[in-house]
Amino acid sequence: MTALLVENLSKTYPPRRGAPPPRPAVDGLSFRLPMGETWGLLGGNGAGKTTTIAMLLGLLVPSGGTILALGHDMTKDRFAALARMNFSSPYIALPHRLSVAENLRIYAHLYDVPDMERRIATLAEDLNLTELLDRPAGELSAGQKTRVALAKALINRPALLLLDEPTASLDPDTGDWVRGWLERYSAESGCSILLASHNMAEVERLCGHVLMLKEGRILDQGSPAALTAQYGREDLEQVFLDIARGTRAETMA
Ligand SMILES: Nc1ncnc2c1ncn2[C@@H]1O[C@H](COP(=O)(O)OP(=O)(O)OP(=O)(O)O)[C@@H](O)[C@H]1O
Repeated sequence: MTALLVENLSKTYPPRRGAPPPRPAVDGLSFRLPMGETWGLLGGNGAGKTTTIAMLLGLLVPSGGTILALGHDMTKDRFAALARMNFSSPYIALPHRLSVAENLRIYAHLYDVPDMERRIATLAEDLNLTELLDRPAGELSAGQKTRVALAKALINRPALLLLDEPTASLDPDTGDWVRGWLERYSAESGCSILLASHNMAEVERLCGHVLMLKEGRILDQGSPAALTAQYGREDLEQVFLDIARGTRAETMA
C-alpha cells in the first residue's frame, strides 16, 4: 500500500520582471512513501521542502510530474485525497480572535467530521488543550499554538499527514513532548507522515527513512542509521552538513 507516489515532480516559480529565469525550486523529485511509515524531508534553507509540501497539498500547481496521494491523482481528483489528508505548518496562522474551540470547529466542519464536539474534546484531552479551548488563538504561546495546530491537523483522523517543522520555535521540553506524542500517534493510528524538519535529532527519532534534498533534488536517501554509516559519520546532523556543504568526497576519502 502506498500513501504517496511522487514521480518527476518539478516546480519553477515565474521569473521576476527583469530578473534571469530562476532555477527550479523542485527539480524532478520521485519517491514512494509506503502506508504507515514516517519519512523525513531534509534540506537546507531553500532546498525545496515547503514548495514540495505545498504541491503535495494541492496548494501550488506543479510545473511537471505527477502526485498520487492515497491512490488519488492530485491533478484530477484532489478533493478525494484531501479529505483523508491534513497538515501543519508554522507559516499558517489560525484566526487570532476566534477561540481554540471555534477554530477547531471550523476545521471540523470543513472536513465534515462526525460527532464533532466529541472529537474536539478527545483531541483537546490528548494534546493538553482542554484548559485552552475558550482562549482566543492569538493569545497563546508558541508551544500552545503548536499543540492547537496539531489538533487541527488531526481533526479528520488523516491517513496521510504532512508536517512542516512541527517543533520549530518550541523549547526543548515542549519539543520533546510533541515528538513523543507524534511517535505514539503514528504507531497507534497507522497514519503515514512526511515530516520536513531542520532538527536532525527529531528526524532520527521519528523517521524510518529520510530524503536528503538539495537545490530541489534528492541527493541521497535511506534510514538515518544507513545514511550515517554510509557517510562514515556519527549522526544525521553530520551527514546533513556533508551534503549541505558538499564535503562528502573529502570526508569519505
Ligand atoms: N512564492 C515564491 N516565489 C518565488 N520563489 C519562491 C517562492 N517560494 C519559494 N521560492 C524559492 O524556491 C526555492 C525553494 O524554497 P522553499 O521555501 O521550498 O525551500 P525550503 O526547503 O522550504 O526552505 P526553508 O528551510 O528555508 O523553509 C528557494 O530558492 C525560494 O527562494
